[in-house]
Amino acid sequence: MKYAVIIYWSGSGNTQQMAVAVAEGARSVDVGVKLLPVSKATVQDVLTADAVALGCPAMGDEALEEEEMEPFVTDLEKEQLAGKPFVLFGSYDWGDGQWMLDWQERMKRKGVRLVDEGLILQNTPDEDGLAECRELGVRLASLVNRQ
Ligand SMILES: Cc1cc2nc3c(=O)[nH]c(=O)nc-3n(C[C@H](O)[C@H](O)[C@H](O)COP(=O)(O)O)c2cc1C
Repeated sequence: MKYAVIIYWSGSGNTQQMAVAVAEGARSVDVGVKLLPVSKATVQDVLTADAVALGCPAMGDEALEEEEMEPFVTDLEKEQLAGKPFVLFGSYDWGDGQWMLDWQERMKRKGVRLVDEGLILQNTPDEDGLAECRELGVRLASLVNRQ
């Protein structure tokens, strides 16, 4: 079965809530869905997936979380990802979303197919935010079905 993988890091649970909602959306379409914290994910999970969602909040100074997500993304950058459908998402607080713009640039340089703009939500997602996450999951999973 074709499947989408959703891999996230979350310190205080906001990006995790987003990830769960992306997964809910993706499951509403008829594809397999794997939802994994980055600590349990491998590069292989990404390479074997038909579509990929990665979530990480703004950390450091507009950076990815440095212990787990940054090394994971660095490892991904060593792989052949051209054409693979991707979406990025994450929570932030006081910044202007620069971490997400930088992250998108990195992924674009690898030739991934960014299905949508990175979805950023301030702090804990509200109902509207969760609905946006579900919608993102639907769009990603719909693409898997059409491949
Ligand atoms: C160590 C640390 C660094 C952070 N750096 C930023 C930042 O550079 N820009 C920003 O907008 N928010 C920053 N934040 C706020 C987090 O992105 C925000 O609290 C987010 O909701 C956390 O998501 P999580 O619950 O998934 O961990 C930082 C938070 C922490 C704890």
